Amino acid sequence: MSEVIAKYRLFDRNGNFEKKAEGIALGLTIGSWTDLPHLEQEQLRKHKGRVVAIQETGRETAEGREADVTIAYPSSNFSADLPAILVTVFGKLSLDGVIRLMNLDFSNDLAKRFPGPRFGVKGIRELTGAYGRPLLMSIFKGVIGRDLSYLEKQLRAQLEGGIDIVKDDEILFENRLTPFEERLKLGQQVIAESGKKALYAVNLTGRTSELKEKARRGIELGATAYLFNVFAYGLDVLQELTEDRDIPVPIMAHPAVSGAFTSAPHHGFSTELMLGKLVRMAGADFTLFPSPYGSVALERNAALKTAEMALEENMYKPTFPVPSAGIHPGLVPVLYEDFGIDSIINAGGGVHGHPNGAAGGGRAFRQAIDAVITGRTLEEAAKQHEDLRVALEMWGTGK
Ligand SMILES: CCCC(=O)/C(O)=C/OP(=O)(O)O
Ligand SMILES: [Mg+2]
Repeated sequence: MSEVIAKYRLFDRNGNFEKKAEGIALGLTIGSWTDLPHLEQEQLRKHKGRVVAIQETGRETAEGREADVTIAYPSSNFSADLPAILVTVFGKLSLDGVIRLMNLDFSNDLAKRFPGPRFGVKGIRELTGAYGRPLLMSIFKGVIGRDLSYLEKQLRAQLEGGIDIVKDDEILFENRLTPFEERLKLGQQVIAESGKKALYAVNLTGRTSELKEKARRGIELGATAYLFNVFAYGLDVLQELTEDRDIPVPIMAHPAVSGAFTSAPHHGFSTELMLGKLVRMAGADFTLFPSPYGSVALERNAALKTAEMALEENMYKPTFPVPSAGIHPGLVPVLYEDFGIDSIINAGGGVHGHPNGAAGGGRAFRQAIDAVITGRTLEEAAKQHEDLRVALEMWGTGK
């Protein structure tokens, strides 16, 4: 049957989960059932929500007993787009207070209506020429209020350090000193001069109605990737961009704003659903999320599940997981252990804060990555690599 299956985490002091589940299944679909005449029941049956499972977790929380409740919603009730699906399964219900949407599963006919990443892990590796290791990405930092010459200097240093991808910070918007078109042109020119296959993910910003035109203009100017603050705009806007044949470059989903609806333990959406599964369905080639041991740490299980949903074998190309925030070379072993080879090590401060500058920071990360993929400890590698030694001295190792 064509349907979307929602898994909620409910809380109830008296454990009335059956009543609550049936109330949701009916309330978000046909409204009432038992008091309908038989004929009407038959007419409405194909639109009725269905309680699939109720599983108490055995945990007692501040909000009462906890249960996972699974409810199926027939596709005949909504159009095949994420706004309609989210409103159907968690529209008014999200305002009910203590409830969390943990996961959504889509029947194949419905899942096929979504693009998934255009490049995926394989495509990004082809674009960057980086194989057999996690990729290294760095972030422009401190660009606001600075001019293009500052940006150029930072870019050259990051490239010298051996990064595969450089990205704008998510807070860099259209501005007089480093306008979108100018920094895009400069970035691509400097990368071309370097002879490296690095990507530059420029922040695609502005009003929703301008985004496509701006992105297409960027392609004319040589754009190789876009950063996109998807949760400030909406998943459907991301999907519009990734489905546009005139925007044939990878798009990177930034998690900015998502904490507002994923962080509360008993409310909102699970992080893995939003930053793993749904951004992938909408077409993101990369998904950034807080790492479990960085400066804005995400609970470890949620971070691992996010990466798992980004990469799991299904009809979509895999989305590169990018555990981020507060990352420094000393964390490379635990990142590699937790997220594996198909992940991206992403750092701003961990690159620019290196005593030998961004070039030294990039080199330290590459030396750390080379060490972990060849089974050496960072301490062993640091004996041959000054940049790594200095980084470990500065930031230490491990969680
Ligand atoms: C989770 C996003 C991280 C981010 O946007 C960012 O700029 C991180 O910078 P650092 O923490 O590596 O300096
Ligand atoms: Mg940032």
